[in-house]
Amino acid sequence: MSLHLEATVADRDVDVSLDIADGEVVAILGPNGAGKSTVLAAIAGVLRPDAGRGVLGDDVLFDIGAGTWQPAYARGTALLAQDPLLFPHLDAVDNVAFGPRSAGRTRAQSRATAMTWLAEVDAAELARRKPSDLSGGQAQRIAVARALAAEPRLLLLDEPMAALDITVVPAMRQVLKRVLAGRSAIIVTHDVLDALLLADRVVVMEGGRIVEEGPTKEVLERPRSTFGAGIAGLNLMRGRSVGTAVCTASGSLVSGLSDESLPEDTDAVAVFSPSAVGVYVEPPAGSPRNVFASTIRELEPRGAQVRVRTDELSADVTLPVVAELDLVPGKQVFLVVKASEVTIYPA
Ligand SMILES: Nc1ncnc2c1ncn2[C@@H]1O[C@H](COP(=O)(O)OP(=O)(O)OP(=O)(O)O)[C@@H](O)[C@H]1O
Repeated sequence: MSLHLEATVADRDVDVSLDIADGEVVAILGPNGAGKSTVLAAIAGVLRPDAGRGVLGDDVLFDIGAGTWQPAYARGTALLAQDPLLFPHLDAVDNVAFGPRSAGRTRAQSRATAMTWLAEVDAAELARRKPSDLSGGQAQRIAVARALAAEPRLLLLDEPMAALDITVVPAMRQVLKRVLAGRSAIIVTHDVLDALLLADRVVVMEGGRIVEEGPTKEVLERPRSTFGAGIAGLNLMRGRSVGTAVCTASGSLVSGLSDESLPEDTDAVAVFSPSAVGVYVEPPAGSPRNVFASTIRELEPRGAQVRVRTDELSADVTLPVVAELDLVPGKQVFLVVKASEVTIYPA
């Protein structure tokens, strides 16, 4: 079911406008404190925004201006968090049967529905187990079944795999992929793989605002936000367009190639891969290339390569280069990238 949301939560400095199409799975990515969980809480009805409205299908979930507020239980949304929050005294099948039972089904009908959903999440054999006898991954699968058994019109998943042992995450991802197909759902995640495998579209939040959104593949290929570039493993420099270059706020001019028309003096980004960046300890003389004086913040081993991070940029170099140039945190270096390696497009 489609969702239209506008919500302002003043004391958390969150202000968003978001639309989800019927049957669409949207991933919300963003750094800690960006406001991702706040958005889910506003939709689920566990947090009252200061302003805005939410409409699910034709149903007004809330309209603060008009004084409309549907309580959480009446919204037809299901919120699944990191913690499965199963009822400890009920076994798995009764946990899952809880939704249908509350909706007025008979005990037998509710159990039959619950068994169907348990099978759907590969947990039929766990039906008689109490939550205390389940592993984290098993409990989370039961929680997914419980959420689905309530037949939500919109499923809200808040980092559903964050608390799981890394070894069970791939299986859980497969279960989610299967049950999310064709559903309207929002998944908050830190893992770009979830966005790639589970979502049709990704929304990136930073500082309580949506800073970019689009098909996941497109955002990863052509990020427009710093966070988007970070998850795509790319460098991004933001500024104003000057010909086929970007002039940053600090006055650096980044030359590149532009494959779409770029109006003069508009917001633009210059994006390039860390593997295209060379590291020098002396400024390269007479070079037509982009040169940025920077200080090394950290060195991160990545297989045969080492990622050299400065405040703004990253460069991938080999181990012998690190040794030869004596690269250490705090050292002043010059990062160099050819214009032909830099893509420039509107921000
Ligand atoms: N219960 C709360 N009371 C007051 N402020 C809160 C509360 N929960 C979160 N905040 C604040 O609201 C802002 C958004 O937080 P939110 O939890 O929505 O972000 P998030 O993107 O989900 O972060 P994370 O990835 O760390 O879960 C942050 O500034 C946070 O400190």
